[in-house]
Amino acid sequence: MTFVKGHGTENDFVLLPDPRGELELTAELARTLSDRRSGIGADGVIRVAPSPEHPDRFLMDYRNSDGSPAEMCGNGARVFARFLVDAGYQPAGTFTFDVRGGERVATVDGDGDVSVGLDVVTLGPDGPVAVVAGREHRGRAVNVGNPHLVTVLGPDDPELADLDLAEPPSFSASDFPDGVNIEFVSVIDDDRVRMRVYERGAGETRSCGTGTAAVAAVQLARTGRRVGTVTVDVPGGTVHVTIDDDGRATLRGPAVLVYSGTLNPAVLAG
Ligand SMILES: N[C@@H](CCC[C@H](N)C(=O)O)C(=O)O
Repeated sequence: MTFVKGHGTENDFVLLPDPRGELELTAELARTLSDRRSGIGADGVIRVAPSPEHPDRFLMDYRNSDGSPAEMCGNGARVFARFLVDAGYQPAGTFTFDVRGGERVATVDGDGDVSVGLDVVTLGPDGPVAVVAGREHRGRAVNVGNPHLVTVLGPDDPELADLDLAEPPSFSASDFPDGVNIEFVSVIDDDRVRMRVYERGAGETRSCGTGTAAVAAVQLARTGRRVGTVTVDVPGGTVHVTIDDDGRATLRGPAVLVYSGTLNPAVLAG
């Protein structure tokens, strides 16, 4: 069985091409492959399978590095789209693929950038709190298909780079019964912010596509807008997020495949 390793702004993924739809991406397999010492190392694993519903489409089957499934992974979707084109499954340009419970439209251009349309971004109430190193950071709940808590750092908060995210921030389970991805934001100007993220099921990562969409929606709202483009600088690069009239977000940024290899069959056997 072959695998491909890729990343989008250093949010990194193992892709498992499964053209006949024979493989089960179990939680255990995702954990094994994601391990950065005994496995390949990744923030998440993506099985590339034929769509059971649309014979002409592929399905992105995703799990976080801890084995948990997630409703959506924005950077993973961009890397998945890059793989479909580079592997010859899709011509470059704009095409549709399936995700669990929905479909996404991607555009893969020659310049290395890949765009993917996400779900409607829904702003929830202000008020949920993330606690980092004993300090409370009040934020806003945002749904991008998956749950997010966006906190914008104020003048009295530590610098973004100084936040200690080695341990998971705590949050109220009654606000987020299914867990949450937590974004910390430092504003550069109305149209550009910096972000760090602690991802549900993966820990601190170098980028999170759905997280950048959540942050963009909050930044637009903070500046009296619903629609527009926000540039989000993450530790692994830069993602551009456009939110349209319908509240749908499109991510644009680099997505690259870095190497491929062969899995030891013993790994698949468990
Ligand atoms: N890295 C992803 C998000 C992956 C899923 C997330 N950890 C969750 O559990 O919701 C992205 O690029 O969106």
